[in-house]
Amino acid sequence: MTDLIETLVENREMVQPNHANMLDTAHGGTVMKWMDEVGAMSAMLFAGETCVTARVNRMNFERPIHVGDTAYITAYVYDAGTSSVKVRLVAEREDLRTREREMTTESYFVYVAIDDEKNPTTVPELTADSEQEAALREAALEGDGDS
Ligand SMILES: CCCCCCCCCCCCCCCC(=O)SCCNC(=O)CCNC(=O)[C@H](O)C(C)(C)COP(=O)(O)OP(=O)(O)OC[C@H]1O[C@@H](n2cnc3c(N)ncnc32)[C@H](O)[C@@H]1OP(=O)(O)O
Repeated sequence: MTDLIETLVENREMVQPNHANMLDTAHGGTVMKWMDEVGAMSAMLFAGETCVTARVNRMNFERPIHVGDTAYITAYVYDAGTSSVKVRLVAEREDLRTREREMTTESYFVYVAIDDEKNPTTVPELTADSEQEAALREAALEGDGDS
């Protein structure tokens, strides 16, 4: 068993000119890559195995992230099957000078745990017993569109 809270990963990326599109905001593909990496770390903390990305659901770019801001990315596992792991991902734009953050991007990734032969392998059960964990799980299940 793995507690949901043990899978929580928060990471910052500084948005620099080499990450930008012609609008001086972070390129969507770059934001997606950062989210994929943070999500994979969360999935692997949960599974205790290498995890590969199998699916990206509901990738919503609601606001841009400007050059000079940081992208603050949060990931946690909210559901799991036999070998599949569902991770909620949220990116926020953050002004480090004021610490103000605003949600920009949300998505739901599915990873699959694989063994040394690169075949799917079983993952532990997810537990979400605390009030905080239950709230995080509920928010993800409401948002992922599968429920
Ligand atoms: C790479 C690791 C680096 C490690 C270093 C650590 C550093 C950490 C940070 C770095 C982070 C990098 C982050 C980037 C991570 C990539 O870039 S990974 C590269 C991109 N992804 C790939 O190349 C994956 C390609 N696909 C595959 O290899 C195979 O399709 C898979 C995903 C292993 C599945 O194999 P399969 O034999 O088709 O699986 P199958 O038996 O049919 O189903 C197994 C399970 O997968 C689920 N599944 C299969 N396909 C799908 C799908 N498309 N959608 C949803 N679920 C699916 C099934 O529902 C089933 O679920 P369970 O019932 O077991 O829960």
